[in-house]
Amino acid sequence: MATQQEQAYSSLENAAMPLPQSLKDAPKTEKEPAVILCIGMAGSGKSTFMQRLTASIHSAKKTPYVVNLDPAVGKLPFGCNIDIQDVVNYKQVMKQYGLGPNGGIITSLNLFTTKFDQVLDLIGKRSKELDYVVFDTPGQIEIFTWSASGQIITDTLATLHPTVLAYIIDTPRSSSPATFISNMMYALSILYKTKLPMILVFNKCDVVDASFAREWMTDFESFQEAVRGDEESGYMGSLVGSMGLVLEEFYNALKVVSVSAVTGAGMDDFFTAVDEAVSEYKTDYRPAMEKKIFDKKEALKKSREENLSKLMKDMEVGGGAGSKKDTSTDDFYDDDGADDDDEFNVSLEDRSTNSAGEEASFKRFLEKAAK
Ligand SMILES: Nc1nc2c(ncn2[C@@H]2O[C@H](COP(=O)(O)OP(=O)(O)OP(=O)(O)O)[C@@H](O)[C@H]2O)c(=O)[nH]1
Repeated sequence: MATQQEQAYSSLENAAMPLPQSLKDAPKTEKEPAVILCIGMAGSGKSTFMQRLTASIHSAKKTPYVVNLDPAVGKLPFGCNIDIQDVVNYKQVMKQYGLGPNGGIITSLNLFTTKFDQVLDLIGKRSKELDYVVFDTPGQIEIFTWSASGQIITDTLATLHPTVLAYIIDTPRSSSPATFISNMMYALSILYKTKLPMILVFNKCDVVDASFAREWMTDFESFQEAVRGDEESGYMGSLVGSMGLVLEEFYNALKVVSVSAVTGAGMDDFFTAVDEAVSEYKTDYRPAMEKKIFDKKEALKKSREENLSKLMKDMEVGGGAGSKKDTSTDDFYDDDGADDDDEFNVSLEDRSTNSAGEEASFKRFLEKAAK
């Protein structure tokens, strides 16, 4: 039976639309693992949630593939297939580039992202047997709002697999309207930057129930009332109040679940939300992405043809030696898709089959980077 991906391809082909080469080359798997990217502020409970998530996947007799993108997490509380810490030592990055902890983490991720294609290859090799690919990320969520590495990671993953963002929120720390709104603004920026389906995961519900947040998201008056009664908001009150109004439409685009990573409460709801988000990806995101890639390729082709005909004209005018030569675009453009830049040719290894020595691996990485 044809997979969703194959059906999507054939519907494009049936529409007599040439298929973009990059999509033709994408692995067509029987089973498509869903990618879950866990994003959230420092201390929101991402790593604890990852631990709960992988445990729940295993107990449902499904197969996860786990990737850690947080270079500063130290000892991981969950089993992991690919760990950025095996490749980049963020303390040495800080030293080498004269950076503080935040800069060190972001730069480490940027360095790692230069070889993200290897991560995709490792996932691709096992994708037939996988149900979920889950990513832990650093608490520096600006990575996903303005950094290039965040965009490369989300874009490349979403090109190949149904990808869902799980935005983890520290519920007890979001119980004031001002902190709640600032958290929502971050989530909004990430949503609009990536355009991927997003699940708001109100974590730590064993400490504070998230019903207040659901109410604020569905009943504007109740949020306004909370703002009026909140001394912390102070002079910010009117700004926070108007933000609440602006965000109403954004709330409609989200799935909301409350969980406790510690007790495991709410995980069933989370997986239901993931299923819904995957369907949303397939009906909304993937067709839009395929059209975007197609349009980009067409624009590139057009500009190449224009440049070529300009060049041919110039050669004719100048009577250049090659003016009569049959020249195709292939002679001017290296279009074999191969990566000619071998500067950072670092080989990532799947920890489940081989765990590289961190020091040696990082030394290798820096040596290649310095070339
Ligand atoms: N009560 C309770 N505590 C939690 C829950 N989830 C996480 N925590 C606690 O919150 C703290 C932060 O959790 P982490 O999982 O390290 O959070 P993180 O988002 O990965 O933090 P960074 O690595 O700094 O970005 C720890 O003390 C956890 O034990 C939860 O569901 N309930």
